[in-house]
Amino acid sequence: MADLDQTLAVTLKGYAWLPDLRRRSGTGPVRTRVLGQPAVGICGSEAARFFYEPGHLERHSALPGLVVRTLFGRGAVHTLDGAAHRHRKALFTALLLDGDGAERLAELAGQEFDVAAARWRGGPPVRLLDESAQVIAAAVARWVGVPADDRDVEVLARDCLAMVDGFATVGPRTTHALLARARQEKRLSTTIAAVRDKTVSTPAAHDRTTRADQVARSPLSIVANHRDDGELLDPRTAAVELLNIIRPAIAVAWFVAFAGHAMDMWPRHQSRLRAGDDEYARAFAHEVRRFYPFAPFLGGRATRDLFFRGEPIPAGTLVLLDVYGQNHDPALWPEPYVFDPGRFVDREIGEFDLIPQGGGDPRSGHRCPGEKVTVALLGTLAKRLADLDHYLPPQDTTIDLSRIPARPRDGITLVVPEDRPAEKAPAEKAATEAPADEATTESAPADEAATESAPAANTPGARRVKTALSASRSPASGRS
Ligand code: HEM
Repeated sequence: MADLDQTLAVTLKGYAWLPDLRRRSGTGPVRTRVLGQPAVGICGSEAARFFYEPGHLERHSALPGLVVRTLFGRGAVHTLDGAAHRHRKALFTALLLDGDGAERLAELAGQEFDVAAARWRGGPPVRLLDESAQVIAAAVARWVGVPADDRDVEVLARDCLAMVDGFATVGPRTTHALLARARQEKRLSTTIAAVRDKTVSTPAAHDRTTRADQVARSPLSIVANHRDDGELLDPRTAAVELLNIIRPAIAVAWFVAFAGHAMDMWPRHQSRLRAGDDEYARAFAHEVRRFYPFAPFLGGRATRDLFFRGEPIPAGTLVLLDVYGQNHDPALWPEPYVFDPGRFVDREIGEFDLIPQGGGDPRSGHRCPGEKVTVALLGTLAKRLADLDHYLPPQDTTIDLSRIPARPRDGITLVVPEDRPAEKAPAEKAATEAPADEATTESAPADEAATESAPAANTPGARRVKTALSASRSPASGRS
């Protein structure tokens, strides 16, 4: 089976595809075919080290054109190799890893959340996924320095969600993604050109807290003036890279929706977040990134004949690193289907262990440079959400793992009542909030043991999640 082309199976099985294939083929690398090409699937810390070893793999020929056109943009850092990648990557690491950019962006997002929460209070139900995208879009536009009124922020949030939602499918979601990208690239290239001509003043007009001397150092102006090998980027490529900061920051809304799902499933984590411990918020953010599905796997092409665990990988083979499988590998994460932020309290995380955003050194390799931003944003917004009195009305919270990117089906719809209800114990809260309908029973844990297991209550929706989660168990576990 594995030597038949598996492209269709990927689209049908989603996150479970590669873990399932690996389990059926026993331990070690699994040989397969995708997109008409020979491929090998690997998983685990040793595999991640192999995947990120300098000189082993190249990216420019490995990324499917559709992913580049929807998610990353043409000429993006993701598609570069060697010296070209190093030069471009320096732009991102300077903006996202050095200095206090991540903390500042998270602070702005916290402010925007408070403004939005005041609007939600006493109003109709809101979708956490969409609303947190708006919150982050408003914050990231201020932080980056892109001129944006309320309407621009709304469109930016929607477009960035569409680009992420449409990267792994063919159909209407792809069309939305392509249109959204075209609109934002056009708008941002005009802004880049205006910054270079000094005809736009940024960001002072939109951020009362920004002093004039900070304008020159805004991420917008840094991207606009970045040079690769002494040459300014053409405005379109500069816009692509600006979007490669803005879009994934807004994509953190997916994790915020998952955080809402986790708090609903296991309310005691909400209580702990409320207690106000920053270390716990950070651990919670790591566990959301590990437990919930986002990137299913990563791909690179072997630049020469290689060996992994004694198995030959001929030059030109696609190498697929099983991200979802590794994040649920019991060799790394005991009881991987238990949502337990405690596993990250006081724990050093190995460079190749937790890989929802890639592995290795983000400065030299392709690892995501936005992890600091992701953890800061998610920790801040999860804590804000935990502090917000709200409840989930009847809805479908199912997470279908055959859909990439997966998300709670109704985006986690919240009601924020006008009056602050009296404090309730977590168990009571779950019982009170869980209506009798099938989908929401998934979020009504009956006892402590049930609350600590994967989304596996006795509902068809939850069973579907459970089936997919079970199907994805690592062969290394010795369990099925
Ligand atoms: C929702 C949260 C995020 C997820 C799941 C995520 C995931 C990833 C993954 C899987 C990669 C590819 C790693 C590889 O190819 O080896 C990546 C790369 C990248 N990410 Fe993120 N990311 C997130 C947030 C962010 C944020 C907040 C930013 C910036 C503000 C960002 C900017 C980038 C960039 C620029 C790259 C390309 C790196 C390179 O090719 O060298 N990401 N991300």
